[in-house]
Amino acid sequence: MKIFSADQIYQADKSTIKKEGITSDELMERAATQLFDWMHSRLRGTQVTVQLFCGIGNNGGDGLVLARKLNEHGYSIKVHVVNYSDKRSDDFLLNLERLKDGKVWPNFINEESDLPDISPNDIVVDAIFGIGLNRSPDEWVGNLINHINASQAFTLSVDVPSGLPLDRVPWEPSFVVRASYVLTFQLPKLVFFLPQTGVYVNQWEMLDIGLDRDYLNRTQTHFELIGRPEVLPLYRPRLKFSHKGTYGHSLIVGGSYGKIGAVQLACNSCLTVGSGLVTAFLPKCGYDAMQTAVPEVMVLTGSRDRNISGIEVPFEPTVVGIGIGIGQDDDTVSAFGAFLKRMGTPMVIDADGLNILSHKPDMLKDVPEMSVLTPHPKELERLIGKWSSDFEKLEKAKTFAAKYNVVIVIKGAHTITIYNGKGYVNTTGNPGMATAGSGDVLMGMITGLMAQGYSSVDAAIFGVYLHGLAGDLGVSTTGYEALRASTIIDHIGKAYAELFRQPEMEQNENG
Ligand SMILES: NC(=O)C1=CN([C@@H]2O[C@H](COP(=O)(O)OP(=O)(O)OC[C@H]3O[C@@H](n4cnc5c(N)ncnc54)[C@H](OP(=O)(O)O)[C@@H]3O)[C@@H](O)[C@H]2O)[C@@H](O)CC1
Ligand SMILES: Nc1ncnc2c1ncn2[C@@H]1O[C@H](COP(=O)(O)OP(=O)(O)O)[C@@H](O)[C@H]1O
Ligand SMILES: [K+]
Repeated sequence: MKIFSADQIYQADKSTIKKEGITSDELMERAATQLFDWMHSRLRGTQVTVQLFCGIGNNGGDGLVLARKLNEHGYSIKVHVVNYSDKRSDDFLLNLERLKDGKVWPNFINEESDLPDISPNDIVVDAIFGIGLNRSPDEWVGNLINHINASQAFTLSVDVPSGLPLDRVPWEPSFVVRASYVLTFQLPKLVFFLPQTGVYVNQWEMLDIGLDRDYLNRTQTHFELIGRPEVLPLYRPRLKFSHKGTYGHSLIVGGSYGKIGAVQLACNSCLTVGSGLVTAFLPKCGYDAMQTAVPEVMVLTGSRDRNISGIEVPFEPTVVGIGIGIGQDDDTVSAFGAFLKRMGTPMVIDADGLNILSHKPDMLKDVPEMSVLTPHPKELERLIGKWSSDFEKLEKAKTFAAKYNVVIVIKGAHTITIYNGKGYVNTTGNPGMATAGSGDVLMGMITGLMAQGYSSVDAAIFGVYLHGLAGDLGVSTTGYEALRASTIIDHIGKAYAELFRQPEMEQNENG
């Protein structure tokens, strides 16, 4: 699903109005009716006080329409107009009149007003600012937002949490509503998925308001949200007359004394995701442990006992996964450098492989094109330098990926795969996966997918999604704390099956 910018959303808005021959207030009515239906289906007339805070633009207009509908259905409401500007939108004014026609008289809040009492048992509707926010809220509006945040009332934000801009980090972090739930119109917003801005969004849901499909289909975006519909077409089915050679030979290079487990995890996940053959290349100290832990894997060792040196393999691997647990010993660094120079096929580079590249940027020119780099945020910082915000981080990663023609997988709660100027935002995974070795598992999975013929970008997008899904399935048996990296591997098979599970409704429909 595409992630549109605020400007593009305004265009979608215009295009819908023109195409359907409707007025903008009709579109507002449609949007707010969705809000009302969502609330009404959950509250079913419950006697709770709903306090609506409405700005003076169209986000506020949505809030006023919702207030009118709640009032018509007998809910107890208090409407506050947050009077932060004289430039009231036409549809705000129209709906203010309609609300007054229904004998609801809003309380106007301005700089001098006392802040209204909010009980923790109230429901707050936050319709102060929407996607039109383009500067910091004034201090008194920020104080009101703080007051809402301090109330502990359930806070439902309309479209976006007020105070959260769509294309940058907030000017003043405390001047942003911390939403309990965000009902956003039709399209996901990038800020919901970034560490610095996602914290204002606890849970969110999209409400379809029937924006012009043609416009949405034909418009290119810089980001895409990756869910099941996006990954299913990437899947490469197993063929009946295939053999293990069909699915590639992966080489996993890694490990040092005390860090052989990382290679075990990566080889295990590489096999489990479907690589035809897997060979591990390790220092000698890892030989016995590796052969015992994963019998399906072939094992080669270098000449040294505790570290990797001279990486020589007597076959042409389809793909190489390299870097986990290798450390930065001088011999290892030169073996890594020589190996990069020699190999032309794309690799998956992780962990110390990335750290070596950060310390020896000269080696970057030898990284095969279309390789996949899988940094966590600290490794990314070493590679591309510090950033001042998540937005700058994404731009710098895009520039780096373009310069070296590589795919960058920025790991995190919402892992973002960067390639060719575009970012693919993952939707699976959970905090249970913040545990030792889960990155090694991901590295093995992406390698194993490339071995089977997935392109580098597809392997990254598909692998990240499947890894998160396996983690989500795993967590249902272990809970967050007890989830271990090996639990993720144990659930790769179920994750594949889950991809193809028919939703229950479809199953019923099909008898
Ligand atoms: N297709 C859709 O998605 C649909 C969208 N709809 C709804 O419209 C919402 C967007 O409405 P909106 O354009 O009127 O902007 P909104 O956020 O209400 O702000 C109002 C104005 O405030 C101003 N301003 C900005 N920052 C400021 C500040 N710090 N302090 C003071 N003033 C500030 C700025 O005007 P300026 O002063 O810059 O001229 C801005 O224009 C959207 O989120 C959704 O809820 C639906 O109704 C229908 C379908
Ligand atoms: N809070 C979280 N929610 C979802 N996924 C997470 C979370 N924390 C970590 N992960 C995932 O777990 C993996 C951690 O990788 P990494 O930091 O390299 O771990 P390690 O080095 O221990 O293997 C990444 O794929 C990341 O996306
Ligand atoms: K809002």
